[in-house]
Amino acid sequence: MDKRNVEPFGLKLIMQVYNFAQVCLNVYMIYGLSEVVGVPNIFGINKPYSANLEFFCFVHFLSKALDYFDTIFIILRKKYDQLSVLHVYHHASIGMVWAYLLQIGHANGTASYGAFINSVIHFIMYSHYFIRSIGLENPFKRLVTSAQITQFYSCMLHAVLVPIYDEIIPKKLAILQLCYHTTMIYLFTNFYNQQYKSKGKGKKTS
Ligand SMILES: CC(C)(COP(=O)(O)OP(=O)(O)OC[C@H]1O[C@@H](n2cnc3c(N)ncnc32)[C@H](O)[C@@H]1OP(=O)(O)O)[C@@H](O)C(=O)NCCC(=O)NCCSC(=O)CC(=O)O
Repeated sequence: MDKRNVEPFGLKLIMQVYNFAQVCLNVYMIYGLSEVVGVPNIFGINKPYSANLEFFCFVHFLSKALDYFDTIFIILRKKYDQLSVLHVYHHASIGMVWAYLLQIGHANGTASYGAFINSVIHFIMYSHYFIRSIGLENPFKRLVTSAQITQFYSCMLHAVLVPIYDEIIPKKLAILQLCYHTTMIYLFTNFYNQQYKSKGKGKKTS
């Protein structure tokens, strides 16, 4: 047997623990950030800044550093097809976006919606990865990707509504959000089409 194809047992266990820890961490962030969402104001427009929201946006920023373990696992497992443009771009950029918001003091109020919805989606995503890491297939994988894309569209809508209705956060930040999520929708739609629609199903994005 070719030793290079044998998964080190320790790594498999570490990935399972890591994915489970990510699920728990995202539940914690959903709980902490839930203050921003409500009915009918689902985006928390004009939500006053609070120490709680700033703290949880900071936790969310730190979680983006933790997410780098995904990349480390991919490299250690030599699963280079997973090291897509989408993966590298997203992991390299999203931490900087949150660092910038924290630095200018606007990782708060309605901006917390982005952290909230991403925590919900990452709860779903790491539940999926946990299932995969214990060696099971997830029959709902396609729905996981659809949920991720829906998240980006919701952030686009948020970015359109903020300059019109929000009187607290600087309007230029909505432009940043629009640009960022346009790139994410493009990359993820590409991934979706290659993964689920093309003849060669199972292919990865470049
Ligand atoms: C369903 C997806 C979540 C993942 O799809 P994939 O095709 O990449 O992955 P998959 O389900 O087929 O699993 C592939 C392999 O990853 C292993 N695996 C398990 N846990 C992992 C972890 N924490 N990090 C990296 N790999 C992991 C599985 O065991 C499996 O190994 P084996 O193949 O050996 O069995 C998809 O929607 C997606 O996000 N695709 C883009 C790829 C990506 O990098 N996504 C995360 C960052 S983007 C992001 O985070 C955006 C957002 O905010 O939503």
